[in-house]
Amino acid sequence: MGSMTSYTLLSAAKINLYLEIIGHRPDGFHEMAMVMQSVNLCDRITLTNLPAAIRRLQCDHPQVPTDNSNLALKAVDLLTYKFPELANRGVDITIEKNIPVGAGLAGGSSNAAATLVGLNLLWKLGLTQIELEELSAQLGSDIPFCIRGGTAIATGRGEILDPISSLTDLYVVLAKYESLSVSTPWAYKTYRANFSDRYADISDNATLQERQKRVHAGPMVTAITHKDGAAIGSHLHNDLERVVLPAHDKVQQLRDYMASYGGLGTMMSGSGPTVFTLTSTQDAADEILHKVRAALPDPDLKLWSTCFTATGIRLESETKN
Ligand SMILES: C[C@](O)(CO)[C@H](O)COP(=O)(O)OP(=O)(O)OC[C@H]1O[C@@H](n2ccc(N)nc2=O)[C@H](O)[C@@H]1O
Ligand SMILES: Nc1ncnc2c1ncn2[C@@H]1O[C@H](COP(=O)(O)OP(=O)(O)OP(=O)(O)O)[C@@H](O)[C@H]1O
Repeated sequence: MGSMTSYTLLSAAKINLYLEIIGHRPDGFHEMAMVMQSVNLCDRITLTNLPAAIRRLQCDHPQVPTDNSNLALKAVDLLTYKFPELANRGVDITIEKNIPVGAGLAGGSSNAAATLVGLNLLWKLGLTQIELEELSAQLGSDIPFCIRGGTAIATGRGEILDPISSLTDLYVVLAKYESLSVSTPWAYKTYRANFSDRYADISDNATLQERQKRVHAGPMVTAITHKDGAAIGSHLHNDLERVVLPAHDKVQQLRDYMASYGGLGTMMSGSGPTVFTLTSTQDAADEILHKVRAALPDPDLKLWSTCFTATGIRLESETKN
């Protein structure tokens, strides 16, 4: 048998510090103005070369599909479609899930990002990070950011990334009811049905200037540039809270509790239902976690205390057998 090579990568979750829905696009998606941030809650993905053209996946989380609908396998398919000469390559993928599923933390997207970065190494494709990011946008709007990591401004569907100084010295408490998930298409559809008066339809060729006129992210971007944690906390914004919070009283209640414990700011991430609180120290994050736990002793409520990170995908180890 030939030699087997494995790469193990860590794929980070993201939170949205700012999420504004600018308008509806002709392709059915929404035009966005977002600020994305990687947080140090990671899945572990191991990719191992297989001698035959077999692609298989296992995951320790029962809610994650292991068939071709898994975003990691979709990433393999996308690479093979793009480079037909890869059709005879095989790979075994193992996902150790730590990021909650359907949480608004881009868990599946970050797994797809890790798969693209890992296969580029395993199959020696020589693609640049920018090429990987561009390719990944075909698979999902959040994936280019998951590859880039750190702190970034995201526009278009979320796939156009502008760099901004990366934040690292901030801490975050994440809270999610395990049994509650929110579907991203549902969140956008419901927003469109109820709040489309808040935006005007935007054509594909609208200039950047036209788009920017509708954006209110300025104060958040300034706060990040100044690395001003208090200002970042006070300018958190997420339009999707308007649809998710009224639909889930428990999440609204969780948000209210978390906001009352003196962190820098509290908000729902992405399409939810994860709620996060920012703090300036690890101790403050741990303290808030314990207060939430004491106020809401429901075993279905899962809590994490973690920090901002400048890396989206990290190579943990390489093994040759
Ligand atoms: C909510 C966020 O996580 C915030 O970062 C993202 O906007 C969602 O990103 P994602 O999960 O990668 O989304 P995709 O897989 O590209 O799209 C899922 C669905 O969300 C809706 N969608 C997504 C992105 C966008 N800009 N407009 C949309 O309307 C569409 O209904 C789409 O069918
Ligand atoms: N590798 C994967 N990990 C988790 N979920 C996956 C994966 N591949 C496909 N899925 C499917 O995608 C759905 C959404 O999962 P995910 O955890 O990525 O949601 P999310 O955090 O809300 O994503 P986003 O923030 O990007 O909208 C899951 O319910 C699951 O059926």
